[in-house]
Amino acid sequence: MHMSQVSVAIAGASGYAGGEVARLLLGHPGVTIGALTGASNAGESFGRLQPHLVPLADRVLEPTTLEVLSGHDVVFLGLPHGQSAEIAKALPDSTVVIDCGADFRLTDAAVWEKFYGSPHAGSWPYGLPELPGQREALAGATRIAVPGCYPTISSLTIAPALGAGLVTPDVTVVAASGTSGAGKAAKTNLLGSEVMGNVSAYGVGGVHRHTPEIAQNLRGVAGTDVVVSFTPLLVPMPRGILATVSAPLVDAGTTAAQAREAYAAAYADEQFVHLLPEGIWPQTQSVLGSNAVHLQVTVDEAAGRLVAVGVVDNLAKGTAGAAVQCMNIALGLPEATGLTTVGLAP
Ligand SMILES: NC(=O)C1=CN([C@@H]2O[C@H](COP(=O)(O)OP(=O)(O)OC[C@H]3O[C@@H](n4cnc5c(N)ncnc54)[C@H](OP(=O)(O)O)[C@@H]3O)[C@@H](O)[C@H]2O)C=CC1
Ligand SMILES: CC(=O)N[C@@H](CCC(=O)OP(=O)(O)O)C(=O)O
Repeated sequence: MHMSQVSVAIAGASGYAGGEVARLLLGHPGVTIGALTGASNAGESFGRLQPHLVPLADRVLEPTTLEVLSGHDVVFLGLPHGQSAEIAKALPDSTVVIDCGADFRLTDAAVWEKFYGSPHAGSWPYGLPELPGQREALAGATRIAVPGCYPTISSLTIAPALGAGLVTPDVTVVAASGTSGAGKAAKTNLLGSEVMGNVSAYGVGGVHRHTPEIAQNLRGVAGTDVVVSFTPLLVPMPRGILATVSAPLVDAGTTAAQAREAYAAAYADEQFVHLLPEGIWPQTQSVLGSNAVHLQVTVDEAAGRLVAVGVVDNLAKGTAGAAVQCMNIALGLPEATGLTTVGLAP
């Protein structure tokens, strides 16, 4: 599909994910932003809700109804889990629907029900084009499931090692996230007094709902079931995730240089995935606001493990940036339109 100007609606525009989609689309030359919708804030001035989005300050947040969302070429959904399926089913098949939520990410209904405790809505093409085979499925797609933020960075950080057969399918992920990952609505545990000057673990012991999503992605790369031990940490910063991912080496003689070669080869054609110079380790501030993923990899000889570190902005490439990238692929636009690899420093 090629069009001169694509009309876009954003459901959940008062939230973090929807707000970030709006921020990115304001820099997208091929898009006209139509309806901006929400729930409890419907009727409120957008300039009060998202004051950083100055060009949209005069807009009013509309209710999230089929009537309001209909008539756009593309609809982004930044809604709580479980709210996407009904709206998506009611929208015409020709409308490109891009869901930032989890509803359509998992292919296995039993796994969905175990981790989300609700009936499985189905599965859509998965919006992580840098994984083998995914980009092809996104071209021309009219329904796209944007990955979770932890699965994005965890999967990209270890995929080359699994794909090249350097490690066994037994992956450990420890990932620290900024607080925006929990959404704007989250209040419990996120008040300043409990987050500032504090790091805490949660969802420990394989119970976090992103564990099966990471395993699903890695199974696609390794061609075999992959055991994933995932521990998320909450750290006192607004944005960003740093994931440390390790796995046992198949051959204890594998060198750090060989590991780097595998990563360089895997992402040679990927404009958003950047292997840092040797010895430079990823830091979250370098990817803030950008669609880039920064990676570094080495070998821990004594432990017999490959260790890789990756960073992503959870709201950008971790959600809204991926959503815009996927829209570009679906519509046949240049993949990086409206997106940048330039971060912030200091
Ligand atoms: N934050 C992140 O890093 C990531 C988030 N996501 C996903 O994106 C989605 C949105 O998350 P996030 O932006 O963080 O959440 P927020 O809490 O920041 O925003 C939620 C949005 O949904 C609206 N909303 C709430 N309830 C309803 C409802 N019943 N029907 C319609 N709209 C409703 C809210 O409107 P109002 O404010 O008017 O009440 C608000 O616009 C979630 O599914 C989340 O999993 C995905 C990846 C990462
Ligand atoms: C820090 C924090 O709370 N992060 C969120 C994940 C955010 C995300 O990507 O989630 P979805 O799967 O909901 O889209 C969490 O652990 O639940």
